[in-house]
Amino acid sequence: MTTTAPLTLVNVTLEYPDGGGTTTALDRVSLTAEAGQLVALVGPSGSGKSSLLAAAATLVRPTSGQVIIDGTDTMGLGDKELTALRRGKVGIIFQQPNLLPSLTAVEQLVISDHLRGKSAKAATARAAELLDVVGLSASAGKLPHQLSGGQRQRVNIARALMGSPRVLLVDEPTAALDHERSASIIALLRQVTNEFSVATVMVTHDTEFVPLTDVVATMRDGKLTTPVLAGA
Ligand SMILES: Nc1ncnc2c1ncn2[C@@H]1O[C@H](COP(=O)(O)OP(=O)(O)OP(=O)(O)O)[C@@H](O)[C@H]1O
Repeated sequence: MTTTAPLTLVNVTLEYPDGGGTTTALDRVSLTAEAGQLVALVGPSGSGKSSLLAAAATLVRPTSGQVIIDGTDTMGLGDKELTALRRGKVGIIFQQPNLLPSLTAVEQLVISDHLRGKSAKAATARAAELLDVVGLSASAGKLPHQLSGGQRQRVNIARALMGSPRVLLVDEPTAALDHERSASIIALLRQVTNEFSVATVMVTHDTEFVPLTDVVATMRDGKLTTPVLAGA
């Protein structure tokens, strides 16, 4: 199958060993996320949302099906090739911004680019640009404990964008934030999805923010119901 969408899942099934048997976390899930599209992934606890993100991030290998990232079917790739593809194409934003406590905001971003073999000069320029996008230019020199929870999540988002990913995978970005900060984080994800033309899939419990997304995909018992347009 050929596709130009940044992210396509085709009939993805993921089974975990469970005692003598198996638990089916994903049951023939198909999903496409286009460039500039923000997809909300909702559903009850245990329905498979984190498993879908992990499969899309190529952090777990599905039992069957295809995970296609920017036209590359990842199922045939070895571990090294997968790591390279992930570094180049996928940004991952976890619930808790796992920032390094001794590094300033700008250093958190620069160090992530070292792993990609970029020069320190280019990385520093890119980091400054992205901190400006997320509204943190004035806090570039601050350590994580000197930042608010919302600001730490902004650093996390900027860091995920350092490698110019095609796909952004976001797990409950507002879980630790109050209402006002949650709204501004979702608005920022909306903005960067458009500005950088990434395909963003975001797990959320906050259905009130669904109007800011393009598509709502609902998981139930490992199955994805047909994605619908937000507001439809
Ligand atoms: N590493 C694992 N080993 C065995 N079973 C697992 C593993 N990870 C998840 N599961 C099972 O897979 C199913 C889907 O779990 P998953 O974490 O994807 O759900 P979720 O929708 O993200 O839940 P929540 O909203 O509570 O985070 C559940 O039945 C869970 O118990």
